[in-house]
Amino acid sequence: MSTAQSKPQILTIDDLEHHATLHLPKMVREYYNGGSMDSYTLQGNVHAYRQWYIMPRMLRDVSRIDTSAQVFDRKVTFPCCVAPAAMQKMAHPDGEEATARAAGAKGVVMGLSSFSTTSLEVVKKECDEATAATEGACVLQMYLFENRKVSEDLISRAEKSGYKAIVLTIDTPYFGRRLTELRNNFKVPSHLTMANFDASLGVKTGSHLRTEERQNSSSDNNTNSLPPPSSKESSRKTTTNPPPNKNDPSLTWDVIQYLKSITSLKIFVKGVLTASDAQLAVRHGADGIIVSNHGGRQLDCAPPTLEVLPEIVDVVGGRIPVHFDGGIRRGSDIFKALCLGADMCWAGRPVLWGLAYDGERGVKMALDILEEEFRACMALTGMRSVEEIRQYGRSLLRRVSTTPWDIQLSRQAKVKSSL
Ligand SMILES: Cc1cc2nc3c(=O)[nH]c(=O)nc-3n(C[C@H](O)[C@H](O)[C@H](O)COP(=O)(O)O)c2cc1C
Ligand SMILES: CCCCC(=O)C(=O)O
Repeated sequence: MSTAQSKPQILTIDDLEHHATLHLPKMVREYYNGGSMDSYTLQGNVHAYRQWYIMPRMLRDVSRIDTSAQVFDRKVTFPCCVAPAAMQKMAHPDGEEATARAAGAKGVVMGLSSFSTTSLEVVKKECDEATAATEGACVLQMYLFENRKVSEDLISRAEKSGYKAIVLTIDTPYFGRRLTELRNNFKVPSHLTMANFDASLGVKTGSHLRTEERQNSSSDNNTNSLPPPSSKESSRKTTTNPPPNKNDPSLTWDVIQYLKSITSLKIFVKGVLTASDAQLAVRHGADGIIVSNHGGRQLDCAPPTLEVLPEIVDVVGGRIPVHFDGGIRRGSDIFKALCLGADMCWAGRPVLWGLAYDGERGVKMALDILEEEFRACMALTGMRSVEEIRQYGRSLLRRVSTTPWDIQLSRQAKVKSSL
């Protein structure tokens, strides 16, 4: 974390990543940054944006740029939501409360992971207080557990608290094999709780979510120590309450109708990667989909999300919103996803890095950077509104036939072969 004396210059999300993760304990850093298996999908997500040139239009009076967009019946500041990410108090003691305040103040939507270290009620309250002058809002991400009562309780609490939608994550019948987590023997620190779950429900603890033994916390060393509990909630709790560990693996597409039968909230499904599944989502009544490979944390070798976005947009044909996440690190990444037909983007790790860097202020920095870069990209391409980006769509992009990366490799190959 920065000090007043030695404030690094943070201009990009990469800067934020660098300075945030420099000081995070190894176990947390690798949990946040990591992917599954060889991390091909994780790297592919980020690399995919380099496969597209942006074709700018000139002399179009860009003296007024409107970055705002519509999502979940709200007018948000720019087309980027905060992707649900679990256990944010590992990044910063203020955890999800800080993220909610920053997202609310910025006027964007926060996706709260049901595996949060702050209860959904507290998060909503923080968000509401910050949204006095904006239309920021909250949606709740969840898995559907074998014990349906756990999920039904969560949904009813989300309804009562004023969440705008349920995001059902469908790519997690199993946890991806995250080798760093296995190597680090990843455990949820004992001072943190899965604040949305009540231990009395008797739900199973997954091996993935083992909780650190309390007596071990004093043996933390520099590489594995975690931010101390400081917030209202974590200091109040004395026991941990283990949550269920994954989606009910027997789920099928009927789950959408089931959810719609128990709630009037919108149901978005997160984790669609094929045109066929997008079609099924529409047929089964989803209110929207999120094209996502879980930030490369589930099936490794799944395609980069940007790669499959156009075929999914085509098959959906505007019947329901198509949201998108994966590898967004620049405003131009958001721009490219919109050109390829996404209605809305979500950013995961950039927000976590902001949180780790400086709590609420750091999350705000991450969102400000993405918005400012997106605005610059709009102005430099002659696009004055998000609607215009949609209209011009794919005509604003050209596929790169030889990437600088390939050129680099072929140069290296030539040098090698000439030795
Ligand atoms: C540390 C971490 C925790 C995550 N936790 C959840 C979660 O609880 N539920 C979920 O649906 N997705 C979760 N995700 C996936 C994100 O919602 C999102 O799909 C992904 O981070 C997007 O990729 P990006 O990080 O490259 O932006 C998590 C991602 C990370 C990095
Ligand atoms: C620990 C609960 C699941 C979090 C998650 O979805 C992820 O780590 O990617």
